[in-house]
Amino acid sequence: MTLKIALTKGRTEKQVLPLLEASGIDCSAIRNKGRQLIFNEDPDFHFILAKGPDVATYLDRSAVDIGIVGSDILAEQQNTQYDMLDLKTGQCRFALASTPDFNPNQTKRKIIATKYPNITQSYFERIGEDVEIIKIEGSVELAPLVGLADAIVDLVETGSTLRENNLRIYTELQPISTHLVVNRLALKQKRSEIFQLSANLKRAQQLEV
Ligand SMILES: Nc1ncnc2c1ncn2[C@@H]1O[C@H](COP(=O)(O)OP(=O)(O)OP(=O)(O)O)[C@@H](O)[C@H]1O
Ligand SMILES: O=P(O)(O)OC[C@H]1O[C@H](OP(=O)(O)OP(=O)(O)O)[C@H](O)[C@@H]1O
Repeated sequence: MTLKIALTKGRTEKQVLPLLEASGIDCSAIRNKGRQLIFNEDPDFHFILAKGPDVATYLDRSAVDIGIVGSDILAEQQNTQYDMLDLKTGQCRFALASTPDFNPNQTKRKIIATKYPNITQSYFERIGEDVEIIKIEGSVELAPLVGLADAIVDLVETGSTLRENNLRIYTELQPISTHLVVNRLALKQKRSEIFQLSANLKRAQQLEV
């Protein structure tokens, strides 16, 4: 049976394609794509390219069997589908960051800017602190620099964005990577194909290290 896979386009796609190829999937059509979003040439694997937060929606609505998506997005959306495999690509981490003069022990209620309000809320609840969260869509690093927020919770990979904007990390939160997530109904209906794909990906991971 054909496996329908939603792949997060952009950064996640670029980082995961070598692993998909090493597992034996021909990704040349995806590599050479222009604006094409659906790839149905391979009878075993059909791919769609979607934005990360939408990958979970396609998965939850059974429009696809499998999603390839960052664990940041899965955590933010509190996704309940089966998280089958950590692909270990797209590795980065969440951090609380701000300007050098930020005082993490300030008595005034903190304002935190982030693209990830749920993750931020859970983190501050866990440490027992009540904060105000402002949702930002991107370039989150601007917020403490222009006085919109006291600090940010954002993804950090190389640290260049923080460094180049004179920001520093105060606390590291959870590590993030790209995951293979499976629709629970598909796991029953296409069990052998899905387990075969997962085994091939695991083998490819071992070849790559
Ligand atoms: N340095 C990084 N910054 C952000 N996301 C990263 C980084 N490294 C890996 N990732 C992963 O890549 C995903 C973001 O990739 P994607 O291309 O969808 O978003 P984007 O680069 O922010 O694009 P857009 O600006 O269109 O939202 C994240 O969900 C995360 O899992
Ligand atoms: O530690 P680094 O290697 O510098 O990577 C981290 C940066 O990359 C991401 O931004 P992205 O490029 O996705 O742009 P955005 O701010 O518009 O989301 C993330 O939000 C950080 O800003």
